[in-house]
Amino acid sequence: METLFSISSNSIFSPLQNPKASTFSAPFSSESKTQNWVCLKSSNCNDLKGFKGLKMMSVVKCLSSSDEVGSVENGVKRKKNLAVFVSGGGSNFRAVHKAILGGDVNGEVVVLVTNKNDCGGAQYARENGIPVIIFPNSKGEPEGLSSNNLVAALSTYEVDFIFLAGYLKLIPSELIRAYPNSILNIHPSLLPAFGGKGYYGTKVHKAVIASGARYSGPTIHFVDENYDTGRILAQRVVPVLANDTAEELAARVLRQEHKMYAEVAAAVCEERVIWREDGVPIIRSKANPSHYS
Ligand SMILES: Nc1nc2c(c(=O)[nH]1)N[C@@H](CN(C=O)c1ccc(C(=O)N[C@@H](CCC(=O)O)C(=O)O)cc1)CN2
Ligand SMILES: NCC(=O)N[C@@H]1O[C@H](COP(=O)([O-])[O-])[C@@H](O)[C@H]1O
Repeated sequence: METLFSISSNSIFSPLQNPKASTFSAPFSSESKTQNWVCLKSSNCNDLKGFKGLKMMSVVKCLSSSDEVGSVENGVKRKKNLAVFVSGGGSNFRAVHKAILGGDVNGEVVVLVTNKNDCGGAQYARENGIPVIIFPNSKGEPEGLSSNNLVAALSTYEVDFIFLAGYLKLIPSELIRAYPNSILNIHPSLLPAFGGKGYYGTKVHKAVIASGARYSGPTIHFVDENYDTGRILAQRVVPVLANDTAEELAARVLRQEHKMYAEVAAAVCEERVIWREDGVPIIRSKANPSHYS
């Protein structure tokens, strides 16, 4: 069981449990780096001093250099195993998968989960040799899995993170408990606005236009027990034009979704997501480790 220690300026450690790798950590200190240990810390903790007043947490993992551990194997970061959930065409899934194939995301989509066996996302997965699981079990999909069987199935694929990408069913608490702070969703509005039950697909964009909002854009957030109420990780903004149709706005937002999900997937797989003490997740820039967004 991987334990991620988070530290604040008063060095109070609070464990963040992550059900995956077999790492264990030593208390953070600059002395943590010895011949047997490689201490991986978020860039340079000194960089966090810029966040005065916000006790920043730095995720510190001190890893045995001899065993296969959560994120490092013989000095090379292990690819993260990803499960992607879709219900429709899967353009976000394809965007993340193409970013993986292009070498921009250090991950692998090991399984595709859908509630619609014949959707475009499932067809793309089969064409690319990615196993497809049906969830949940329903009248329309009698071969679908139950929640507990889905958790077991994802465990056999050694899934590290789950990305929801146009998945239209409520993720059950069994899955959320099994993957704490490890399930992300993309929503086509600037949450918390225009989110929640009933807000999906074109319905979202119609509501945005009808509201008179001048800006919209996608949100990627961590998933909790309710629709669209989890911690926001990333957003992008697009203009809403006076004569926009819902379809035109949807297309403008979707283009940003594809770019943003690929960037977030890269950050997740490179362990560049850091949790502030106030519980807000932020992403450390790859290009400039002292920059966060
Ligand atoms: N536990 C969670 N599950 C899911 C979340 C979440 O944040 N927490 N996000 C959704 C995705 N989503 C918005 O981003 C969303 C999807 C669907 C609905 C909705 O109202 N669905 C309808 C059924 C639609 C259908 O079956 O065609 C409903 O529940 O009545 C709202 C928001 C994925 N799961
Ligand atoms: N509330 C959930 C929701 O509306 N999700 C939205 O469904 C679309 C899926 O497109 P895709 O299948 O082509 O990725 C995307 O726009 C995504 O933000």
